[in-house]
Amino acid sequence: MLIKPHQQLRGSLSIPSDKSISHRSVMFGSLAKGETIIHNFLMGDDCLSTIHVFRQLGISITLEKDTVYVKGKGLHGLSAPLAPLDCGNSGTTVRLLSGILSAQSFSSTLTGDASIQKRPMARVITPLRQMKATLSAKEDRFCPLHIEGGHLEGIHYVSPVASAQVKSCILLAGLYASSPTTVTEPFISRDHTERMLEAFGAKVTRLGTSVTISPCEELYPCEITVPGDISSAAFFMVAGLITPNSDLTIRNVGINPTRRGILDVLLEMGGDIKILNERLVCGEPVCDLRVRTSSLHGVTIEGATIPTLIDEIPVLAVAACFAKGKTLIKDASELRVKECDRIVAIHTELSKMGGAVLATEDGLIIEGGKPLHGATLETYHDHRMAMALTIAALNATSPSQLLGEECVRISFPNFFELLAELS
Ligand SMILES: O=C(O)C1=C[C@@H](OP(=O)(O)O)[C@@H](O)[C@H](O)C1
Ligand SMILES: C=C(OP(=O)(O)O)C(=O)O
Repeated sequence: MLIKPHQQLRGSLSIPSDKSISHRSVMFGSLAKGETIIHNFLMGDDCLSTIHVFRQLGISITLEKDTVYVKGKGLHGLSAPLAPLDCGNSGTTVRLLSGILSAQSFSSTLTGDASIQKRPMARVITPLRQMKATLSAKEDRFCPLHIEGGHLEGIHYVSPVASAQVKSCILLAGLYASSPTTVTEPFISRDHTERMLEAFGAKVTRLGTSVTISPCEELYPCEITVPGDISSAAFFMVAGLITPNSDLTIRNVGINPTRRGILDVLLEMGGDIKILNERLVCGEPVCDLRVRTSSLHGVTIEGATIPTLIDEIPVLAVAACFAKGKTLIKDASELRVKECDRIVAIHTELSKMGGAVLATEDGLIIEGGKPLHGATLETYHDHRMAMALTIAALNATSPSQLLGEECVRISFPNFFELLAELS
């Protein structure tokens, strides 16, 4: 795809629905007894993988425009799949499912595309084995992941990583355990599982960075409206800030405190962003954002902030290239185990454009203010890289060629159409 530099982005847009919340709504709906109705579901490839897998597990799921009807069969209502469960490109699907499937009365195999088969699974295998689950994996750490379902015991797991996927996997297994299960994280990761499981009737208690779940008899169906995804909004937030003469209103953005790091950091960088119409949608805080062209300055991002903006770091690195001074990103080694090694990908591609970007073991150092020029850019089949590089290319001094842009359909199928409408 050829991307030519743009002069301005103006108008208003609704961004796609939240990927994390969409996944969980299908999963928990399948485990509840009765019909769960999900409005504004994200029809991106990752969430469609979750639907596909639950259909393989015997759940009837129907789609009507952006509404999904899930006929849940209860905590013990899933049936043995006839083939391996293909989770596509979705780490969330594999890891959350591994917790649920460890407690079933049948065996199953989880797998996915080439990228999924390289992502670390020891992080869920280790705690699930402590709960007495029986699992095996390629080299004991990669998909395909084979699970012999059975009886589980509650544990207190102190996780070495702040990962909502690890936490959610253990909490979901904990629904079925013979005693309460606690997960303690180094920093709080996104809490959609805790919020939504409570709405479905589970007993969840939180203390500091710990969450405890009680064994559960039954989950009750819900009607859910999924808010817009701040991780998708981030591309337009940065685009609006760095593209000259821009004025964008981004409607229906989820600003859950465990997800809004990108908003707070862009404000700290000097971004002109107004938070409008704050409201609650299905227990999740939501707002509209008005974003105008701004002069940004560099910042340091580390520690507890990292899990609140982990998926937004590729586009934050683009913002940093257009900011005055140095931006330091530390404690973000998790970026190395996403759809690709995002530290290598950001460093390689932004350097090709003339950006002053250094990769460190656990992050990036970016000296902003050097104009970016066009280049032939690789997406690494990573949706977030494709969209972040598009925003960089729009603001380069010459056209760029983006290779493999179709991966945006993982989380943001109409990304290029929306961008074209605003330019
Ligand atoms: O739980 C979730 O929905 C997610 C958690 C994060 O991953 P980790 O749990 O690996 O940090 C995030 O990067 C991913 O896009 C979605
Ligand atoms: C890392 C991501 O998702 P997942 O882990 O579900 O593949 C992402 O969407 O950036």
